[in-house]
Amino acid sequence: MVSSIIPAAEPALKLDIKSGGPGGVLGPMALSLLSGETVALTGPSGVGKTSLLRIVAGLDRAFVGRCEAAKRIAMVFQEPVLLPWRTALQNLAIVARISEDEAQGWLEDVGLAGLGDRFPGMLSLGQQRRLSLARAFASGPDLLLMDEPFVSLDPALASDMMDLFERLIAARPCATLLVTHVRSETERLAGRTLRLEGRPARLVEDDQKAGAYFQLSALGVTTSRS
Ligand SMILES: Nc1ncnc2c1ncn2[C@@H]1O[C@H](COP(=O)(O)OP(=O)(O)OP(=O)(O)O)[C@@H](O)[C@H]1O
Repeated sequence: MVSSIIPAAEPALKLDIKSGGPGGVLGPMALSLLSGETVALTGPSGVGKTSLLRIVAGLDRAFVGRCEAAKRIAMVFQEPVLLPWRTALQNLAIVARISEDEAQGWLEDVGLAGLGDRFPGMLSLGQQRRLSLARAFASGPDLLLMDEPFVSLDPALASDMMDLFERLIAARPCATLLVTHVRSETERLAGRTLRLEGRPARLVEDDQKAGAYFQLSALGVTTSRS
């Protein structure tokens, strides 16, 4: 029996699955995320981290179990998924459903002032990542899912991006599930770190930083299909 302390506040995510992902790559696992906490998710390549994010995001419904997630979810992918035929300003305004004035404010806030009329292909990877992060926060998410958002950046740029993330989340707290392979990112950004391992994959606690709200169990299996 795995003991757990149930968070007092309503979680932004309550996941309790028996199996899921391509070929049933994910095994029984349960996970809760509280509003305002950042949880890192690590594990070897191919173990199922992205598959888990896809279930949480509602992009993959072919799993056995239950996933209750906050309504407002934003995703930040490895590659900034921007609309190539829209300007930076339009990418913000259209996708986050904000006015162009608000979008202009966001561009300034994330260091992209003056670049609003550029198309994504005219921005550097770092600038595209800033835009992608701004867009995610501008949509006012309760739950933010990030899939290796700082990968392939040089260390200084990755650090700048983490500065930006810390500033944005301090101003607009939400629950965040951050997939990363980089320990310095987990140590800097996450309150606790979980690791996916094995096949089918299980969630295990990765380090000693687990807080009082840690809730993880391989016992929480349900039979309903979401
Ligand atoms: N569309 C797909 N069709 C079939 N199998 C897939 C598909 N996408 C992923 N897989 C397989 O599912 C498994 C889990 O993939 P997933 O992308 O979730 O792993 P990951 O932990 O995110 O890996 P990485 O760290 O390399 O991004 C892998 O074995 C992968 O080959």
